[in-house]
Amino acid sequence: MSSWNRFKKYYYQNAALGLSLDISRIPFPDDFLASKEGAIQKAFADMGALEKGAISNPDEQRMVGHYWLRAPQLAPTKDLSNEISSTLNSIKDFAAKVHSGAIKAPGGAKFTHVLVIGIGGSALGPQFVNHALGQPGIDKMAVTFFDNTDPDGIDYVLGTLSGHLATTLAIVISKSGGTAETRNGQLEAAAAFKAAGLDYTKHYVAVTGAGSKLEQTAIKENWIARFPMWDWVGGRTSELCAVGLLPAALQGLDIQAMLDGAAAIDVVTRSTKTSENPAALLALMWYYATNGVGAKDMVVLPYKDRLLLFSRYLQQLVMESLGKELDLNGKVVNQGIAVYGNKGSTDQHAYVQQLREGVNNFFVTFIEVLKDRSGKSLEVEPGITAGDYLQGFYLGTRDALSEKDRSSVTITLPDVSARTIGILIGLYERVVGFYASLVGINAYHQPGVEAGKKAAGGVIALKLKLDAALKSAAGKPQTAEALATSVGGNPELTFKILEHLAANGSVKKTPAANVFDSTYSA
Ligand SMILES: O=P(O)(O)OC[C@H]1O[C@](O)(CO)[C@@H](O)[C@@H]1O
Repeated sequence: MSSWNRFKKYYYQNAALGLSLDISRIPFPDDFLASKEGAIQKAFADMGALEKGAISNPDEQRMVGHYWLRAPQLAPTKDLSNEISSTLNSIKDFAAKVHSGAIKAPGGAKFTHVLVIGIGGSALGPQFVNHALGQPGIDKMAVTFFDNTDPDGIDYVLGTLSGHLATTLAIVISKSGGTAETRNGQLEAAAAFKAAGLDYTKHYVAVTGAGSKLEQTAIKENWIARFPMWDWVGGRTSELCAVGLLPAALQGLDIQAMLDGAAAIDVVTRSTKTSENPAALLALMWYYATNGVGAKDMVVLPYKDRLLLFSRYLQQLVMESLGKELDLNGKVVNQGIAVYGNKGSTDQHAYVQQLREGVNNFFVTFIEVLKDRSGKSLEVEPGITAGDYLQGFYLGTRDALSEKDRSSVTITLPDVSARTIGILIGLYERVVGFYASLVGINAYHQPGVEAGKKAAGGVIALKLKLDAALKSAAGKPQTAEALATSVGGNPELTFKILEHLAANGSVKKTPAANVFDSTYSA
């Protein structure tokens, strides 16, 4: 079959959504879709049960309800429907009051800036949407983020808020309410408010789960407002609950259009007719391209600057959902699909060299956006605009990769708008769910992230022991090994901690010819 005929055969377009999907450049044989029909029907059934409120996250014994956020009437109980709707109303109401000045900064001025403090799913969606849809200088409020526990990163963001803290609203977002990085950001921001002579509690809002530590603090300190985060919404699928909607509404973005876009793609991706279901087609392409075992990585290449952060957002959505040691039967499978990417054509001048000529261990997801900009474009050459070049580079790169048997899919969108961002989010949430069914894993838990958190706790405990040992040694210089022995700690960790303390002036290091003979004292 010619590539044009194959393109026509496998081109999916939904004119009402403005969404197209080209899967023709994944080299699956013509009988592949039929051979997986039973498996994808099972995925549809799993998804149907999930949407009806089944315990689809068995390890945590939780329902998985992110699809109800944009269709509250589909939630399994009236109480849940009401809670979703009333939370949405209170988000809109809160944002309107902040914009009008009915809720204002303690000095009496309107709030002008938003500082979001969160990490992982409590930051990636809001950051993606902020960058995709924001119009700096025009937005109702400027939104910035603390998404780490890096002191210098915190100072950088505080620097951008310099002179604006008095009118900054800080939203602390944490589903669990116990995430260390977020707690640290909360304390660092509070210290910055205090240093500026401001009462931070009059600037703080919480988005968190009922009964969490964060909620308790917000209640005790009487923060301005609290919004719920439900246990049936996972962090990586939380963009369309208060986590993402509150910052977006404050920024002045059309959150209803985002919800409507997600609701519209949900309707389409509930179809049990595979050829009419773009999420099913994509999940099947992931399966084919990766052999159902993550054999290839997913390179996400949007040809649109506004979608720059989509690959980071997808990285968590896909890798935290699919990267699992065990399948649902407890068998070791070490599943997952690695995701990375940035944007085209920028990446053509970076890593695309390897994509075409190096190891063939990936498939590309191109995202094409038809609308170049609002308004007319300059001709950079007679009859040619910068946008023509952007499309040329996308089509050229796609062909250059195909020539070398590098697989790709393309998603085409009419524009980057609140509605199409909702469509993208909804589309990929469902692809991940279908793919998880195809490979038989729980997409909705993340047991693997606990190990690192636990180990970090051990490092903090060891640091405190070392502080005490250095103090009681009253200035006596000691090697890392000697100090490790004295506190019963791991010598390598001790060495690393001491080097960090020395670099920050908290201990005195006396270097030696052999680095491990260096000594440290209080
Ligand atoms: O919203 P929380 O509870 O602070 O969690 C932040 C992120 O941390 C994780 O739990 C992983 O550690 C993610 O799943 C989550 O999005």
